[in-house]
Formats: sequence, structure tokens, C-alpha cells
Amino acid sequence: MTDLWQNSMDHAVAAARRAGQVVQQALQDDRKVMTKSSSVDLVTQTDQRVEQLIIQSVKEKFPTHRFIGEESVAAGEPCVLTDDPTWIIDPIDGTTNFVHAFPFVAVSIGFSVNKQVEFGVVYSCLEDKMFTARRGRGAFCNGEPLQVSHQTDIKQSIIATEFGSSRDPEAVDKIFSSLRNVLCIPIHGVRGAGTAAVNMCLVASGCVEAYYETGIHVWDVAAGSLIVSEAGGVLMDTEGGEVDLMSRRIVAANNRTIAERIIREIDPFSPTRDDAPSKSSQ
Ligand SMILES: Nc1ncnc2c1ncn2[C@@H]1O[C@H](CO)[C@@H](O)[C@H]1OP(=O)(O)O
Ligand SMILES: [Mg+2]
Ligand SMILES: [Mg+2]
Repeated sequence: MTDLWQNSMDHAVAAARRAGQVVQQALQDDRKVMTKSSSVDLVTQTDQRVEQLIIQSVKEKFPTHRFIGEESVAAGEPCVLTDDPTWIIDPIDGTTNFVHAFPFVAVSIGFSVNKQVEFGVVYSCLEDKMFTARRGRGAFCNGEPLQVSHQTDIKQSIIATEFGSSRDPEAVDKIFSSLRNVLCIPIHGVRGAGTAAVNMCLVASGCVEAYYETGIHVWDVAAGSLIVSEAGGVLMDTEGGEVDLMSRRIVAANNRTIAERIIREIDPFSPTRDDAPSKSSQ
């Protein structure tokens, strides 16, 4: 059977690799840092340049496809997922890492049709790891198949999470209380690569049992969500139930037992949805 979206996926892999080269090159240069929603929500010219490079190359090849790109949304483009083929792009996931040369920086490209992610590509460019997944066909890193951890005992687990970009004390309190509860189960440890996409690839690779976060955006997790599920993992909302990629809440785990155990410890909150009507950027 021919794969309807294979051409698009091949293009995404090539575009992510090219984008990664631009990111790596830019690490040698001075990085001019600007801010977006707050003084800790960073963006550089490289984020904007890489996003434009990817979008232009896709437009030339697939002129009818739509886009949700982090930096385009920040510039006022709508963030709406329709049934049309849509490229969901985070040109640099881990901009704070990029600015500080902390070595986990990823290009994340998800592709959805009928609101379902068909393929995901995460290129962790400093590690030179190309993570790919095609719906129903497994997840891979540099061509090698990925499999989540088999662990079902939360006390034998490592959990990944992040502190996010909100410095609103109420939100930070919720993040800390959840983290305290999870850590004191007790678990073996807490980790965070500084990029949601890489954290999800760590779940898919079996290096951590789960990743959870509130405050992420659809471009942070669209590609990673398919990489996790195709590696045998599960995705849930932080209050349980199905994940909604526009809700800014996610639990990605190796299995349901681990996901549900973490969810019991999470103090949930709901940031403004990515597709909220009045929202032009955040
Ligand atoms: N100060 C900050 N610390 C950590 N993550 C931040 C952040 N500001 C923005 N983020 C974004 O939040 C995501 C989840 O933590 C990260 O993958 C990162 O995506 P970004 O680099 O594409 O903005
Ligand atoms: Mg991001
Ligand atoms: Mg980004």
C-alpha cells in the first residue's frame, strides 16, 4: 500500500535536518535575544529564520497545506487546527537552552490531517538524533526502532518535567506542589532536558518513564506525542482522560499505570488554550 503522506514526511525530515544545521551554525555566532510573553519567554532571529525556511520550503512543494508555527502565531497568525493537512512547527524547541548553549535543542515538526497527527519529526540537533514516527508504523531514532520502558512501578521510575516560562507565583506554586508530590511518592528522580520535544523522545526511548507539563503549546508536543504513542506509550490529560493537544496540558508515559499514578499527584490548572478565540500570541 502506498503511503499518502510519505512525500511530506520525507520533506519534513530533510527540512528538520537543514534547520538543525542552521541552528548549529548560529550557536557559533552572537545570539541576539528578544522576549515574547515575558522576560523569560525568549526568541532569537534564528527561531524566526528557521521557521520561515521550513514554511517556505513546504509552501513550494505542498502549496495547499496549512501551518501552525510558534513564531508565526507570536506574530499574530491564527492558531487553529482544521481538518486540512497542517504542519505544526516549533523551529527551536529549547530556545532558552540555545541561548545558553545548553546542549539540548530540537526542531519539531508535526503534521496533522483531520486533526490527527500523521507523522512527527523531532531533530535533536546537537546530539544529531533524528526521531521520526508515522502513524501506525512505529517510532525510530536515526532509523532504529524505539520502545518505551516496561516499568510499571512508579517507585522504580524517573519522571521528566519542566518549570515552564510562567513566573506567576500561583502557577509556580502549583508546579512545585505537583513536583513535590511526584518526587515524594518516592520516585528514583526528576529530570528535564529543557525542551518538551526532547523530553517526549526520552519517554519514547525508554530513558524516563514519563513526562508531564502544564503550559506547553501544541507546537511543543504535536510531533513528540506521535513518537511516544508509536513507541508504545500513552498520552493523557493532567486530570486524566484523553489528551487535547490545544489544551496546554500533557502526560506522556510508558504505560497507563504510570500515567494514572502521576495524575493522582498533579495539582491541575488550565492556562489559556492555544485555540482560544481572542488569543493572538502568547
Ligand atoms: N524559560 C523557559 N524555560 C523552559 N521552557 C520554556 C521557557 N520559555 C519557553 N519555554 C518553552 O516551554 C516548553 C516546555 O517547557 C519548552 O519546550 C520551551 O519551548 P520553546 O523553547 O520552543 O519556547
Ligand atoms: Mg517549544
Ligand atoms: Mg520554540
